[in-house]
Amino acid sequence: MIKSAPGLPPAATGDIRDTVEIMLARLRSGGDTAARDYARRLDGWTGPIVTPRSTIEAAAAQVPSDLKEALAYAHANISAFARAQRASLQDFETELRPGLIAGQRSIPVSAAGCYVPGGRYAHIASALMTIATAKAAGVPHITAAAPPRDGPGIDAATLYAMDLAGADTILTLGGVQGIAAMAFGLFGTPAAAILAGPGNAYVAEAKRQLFGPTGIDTVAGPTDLLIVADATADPGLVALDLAGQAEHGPTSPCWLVTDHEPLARRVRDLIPDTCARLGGTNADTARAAWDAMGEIILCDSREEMAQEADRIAPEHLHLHATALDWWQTRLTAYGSLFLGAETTVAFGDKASGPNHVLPTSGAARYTGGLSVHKFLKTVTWQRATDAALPALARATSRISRAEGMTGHALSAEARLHAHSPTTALRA
Ligand SMILES: NC(=O)c1ccc[n+]([C@@H]2O[C@H](COP(=O)([O-])OP(=O)(O)OC[C@H]3O[C@@H](n4cnc5c(N)ncnc54)[C@H](O)[C@@H]3O)[C@@H](O)[C@H]2O)c1
Ligand SMILES: [Zn+2]
Repeated sequence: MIKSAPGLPPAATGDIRDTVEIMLARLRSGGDTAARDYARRLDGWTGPIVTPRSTIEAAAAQVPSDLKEALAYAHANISAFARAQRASLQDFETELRPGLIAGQRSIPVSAAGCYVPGGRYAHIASALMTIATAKAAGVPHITAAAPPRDGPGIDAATLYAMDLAGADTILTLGGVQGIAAMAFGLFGTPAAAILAGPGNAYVAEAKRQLFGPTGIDTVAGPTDLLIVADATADPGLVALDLAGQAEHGPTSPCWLVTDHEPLARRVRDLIPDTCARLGGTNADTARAAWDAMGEIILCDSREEMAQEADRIAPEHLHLHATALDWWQTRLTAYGSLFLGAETTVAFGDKASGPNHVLPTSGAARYTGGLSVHKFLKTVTWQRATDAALPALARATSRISRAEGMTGHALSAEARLHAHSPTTALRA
């Protein structure tokens, strides 16, 4: 190991936890009035909360046509990928025994809430990722919320993307009040069954506290990237991909895993100048992220590199390596995999299609990222006809009596007698 730094995400501090708890309680009881009050106090916003069509149209007029074209390109890819996911989920019906029929069905949630963060960068692509995916899942009402920026409200391009992706209602409301408005169904919106989308520590904590009665996509920590590079990798491109993702924030971990020591040294030496190429505060952020969170892990073999990648379970896993088929089969823990030096995580972040809302902080050990599945409930159903009844009722009755559950046994046994409820009752 050439350089090491801890890679753990910052957990919500007690302060943030308490603040969010108090805010959610106030929002639950105070509704729209409390939300307006927070919008004014925290974001200086006194304009309309439900974004009027005229504002959306005015924003669209401000978005340059080349950016509109790029967003249309990205939106088409993200939607097509999400629709393919939806098509891969087949409802089914199966006869388990003669007369015993059961099935599975995917039903979209009745309403979803998609949060689009504000902040240092305009998270235009995030709007497409959450809203277009909910749309492809077939969610009948999508509420989206984003914090106001200066002046007219939500950033114009972000607002344009939210509308393009298919948001039914757009709330100019950030942070905890935005999340709560969607979850509680404020401002005339249907209460969201699931909340999706990234955000700052207040947003993440609000989602965490609401989880249970409301579903959530994930509790996102800082974004992370692991690059696996072999002797064939171009050190300049590896350094650029590492620095590029480090611009997300100073707490974003990035790892280079390699079995080629000259490459490790070359990349390490190139990083400072590569970060500087980002310019301004982006350069400072990337450099700070690399200095605090960057790590180069030197391995002896391809298999050891794969084990390191699986152990870390990164959000983004990028292979600058040969034998891509071997890697694709071997690797088992990542949010999204980028195969080969021709592609890059930036493609996935903005435009290529697979979702960019992905598990961070090692959560890729147990889950993948945002997909249509998060907006769908996979439910089951069953029916039984005469042919199935004797065996099914007998098995149920015996198990129930062994458990001491007489009521269950009686319900089962009643099905053994004729079909009419009265006969069953007399038996
Ligand atoms: N993991 C991902 O895929 C991904 C993608 C995009 C953005 N992000 C994250 O989104 C975040 C954007 O952060 P942001 O803060 O700029 O925007 P945000 O939209 O997440 O939060 C802004 C809101 O925070 C609230 N807030 C700020 N200070 C507060 C306080 N002291 N008390 C209560 N509420 C307060 C305000 O209401 C404001 O509207 C970043 O952390 C970024 O890393 C993550
Ligand atoms: Zn990124």
